[in-house]
Amino acid sequence: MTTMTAAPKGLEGIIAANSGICWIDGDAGVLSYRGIDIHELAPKSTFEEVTYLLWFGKLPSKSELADFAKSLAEARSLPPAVIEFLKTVPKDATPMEVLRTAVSLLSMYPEGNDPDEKSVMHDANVIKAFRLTAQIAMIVAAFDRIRKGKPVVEADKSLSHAANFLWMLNGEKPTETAIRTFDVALILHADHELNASTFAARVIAATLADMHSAITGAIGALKGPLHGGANEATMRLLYAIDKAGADPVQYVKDMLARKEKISGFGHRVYKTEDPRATHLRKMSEELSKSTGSKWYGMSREIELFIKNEKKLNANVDFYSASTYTMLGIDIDLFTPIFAISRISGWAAHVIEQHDDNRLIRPRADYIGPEYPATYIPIDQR
Ligand SMILES: CC(=O)SCCNC(=O)CCNC(=O)[C@H](O)C(C)(C)COP(=O)(O)OP(=O)(O)OC[C@H]1O[C@@H](n2cnc3c(N)ncnc32)[C@H](O)[C@@H]1OP(=O)(O)O
Ligand SMILES: O=C([O-])CC(=O)C(=O)O
Repeated sequence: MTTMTAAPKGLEGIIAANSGICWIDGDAGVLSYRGIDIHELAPKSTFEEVTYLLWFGKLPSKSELADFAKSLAEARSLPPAVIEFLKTVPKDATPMEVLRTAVSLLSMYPEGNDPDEKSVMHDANVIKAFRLTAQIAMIVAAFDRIRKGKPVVEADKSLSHAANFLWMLNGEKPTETAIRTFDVALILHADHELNASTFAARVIAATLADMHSAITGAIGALKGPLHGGANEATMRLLYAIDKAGADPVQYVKDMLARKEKISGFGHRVYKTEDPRATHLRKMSEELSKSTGSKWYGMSREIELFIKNEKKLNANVDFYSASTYTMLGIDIDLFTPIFAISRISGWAAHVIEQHDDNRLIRPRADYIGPEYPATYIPIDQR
């Protein structure tokens, strides 16, 4: 029996694809989309511009950006069957479960300009990318309204992607601070190379399954607390500390003593500060100054302690938790919001995979019973 070289657990350090979308230097704490540093993009760009960059591989001209933003806004429509579905889900359904199922449902309701919903051709994929990017944000906002017994707010096609989401969520015009904070959060979460959900999307796409299948799978992968679900888990931790009236440092110290992980810390690739956390920390701090909220201060105390004690850095999920809370967003919408942004990266990766496809099918290092094992008939066992 031949055995193979053992794979590193969790495929750590394995190069599993060629990609021209996102480059990360985990030791230096560098993240770039199509070579452009996230520290350039976060303060200067918009979600629309970054999505254009991810999908088309270059920065748009003024007119290209205007056309792109218009097409994205025009894609703001949901099939009535999806709205019906949002109205009939079980009372305790979570927004992330609802989003996953609604995206799957969307594949059965193609709209006007897509000739073939199952096509994996480049142009069909780009049309689907526009639609899914517009629709994922709408689904999250519409479901939140429905579960709160409020009417669904019509999309406003004159607003940016970030502003329209806040508008559809709250039914009131968002402040400039809220729009910009949310837009920057969307920029920061847009892509991250072969993270678990993107890898899942590429594996699905590589079977020549359609984009909706790949994105449905990606949402399932994002949901877990080791990945996108960590932003929600971080806020639950902050609430638990607050509810207990505990000292934040002592609380996490006790967790570490019980060998529990602290959500929002650590990263498979970054060995230094996650560059996205730098921006989210700053936004959380600024919001805490204007709102007088305690969440930034509590987060900072925990961060300094964990850094000192465990040499672990805050990741993208740590300060997004307090930032979203200070924007008045419900905790179980945090991971769906991650998906609202990450759809741009997922779509870019599905397009890249389909454009130059080969089935992704690795091997396992077999560690089971020695071959040939004996088959014992059932009446002799
Ligand atoms: C968008 C994103 O997906 S960002 C990541 C979001 N996830 C989280 O924030 C969850 C908390 N963090 C973690 O679980 C991990 O750091 C991960 C999943 C992000 C990375 O995992 P891996 O690279 O597999 O590292 P692994 O889990 O093996 O940890 C290595 C060591 O650091 C410790 N460690 C890592 N993260 C943490 C943490 N958040 N709290 C406490 N200890 C930690 C582990 O216990 C382990 O210690 P040991 O060697 O003594 O057993
Ligand atoms: O890259 C990863 O493993 C996780 C991550 O930070 C992301 O998906 O944004």
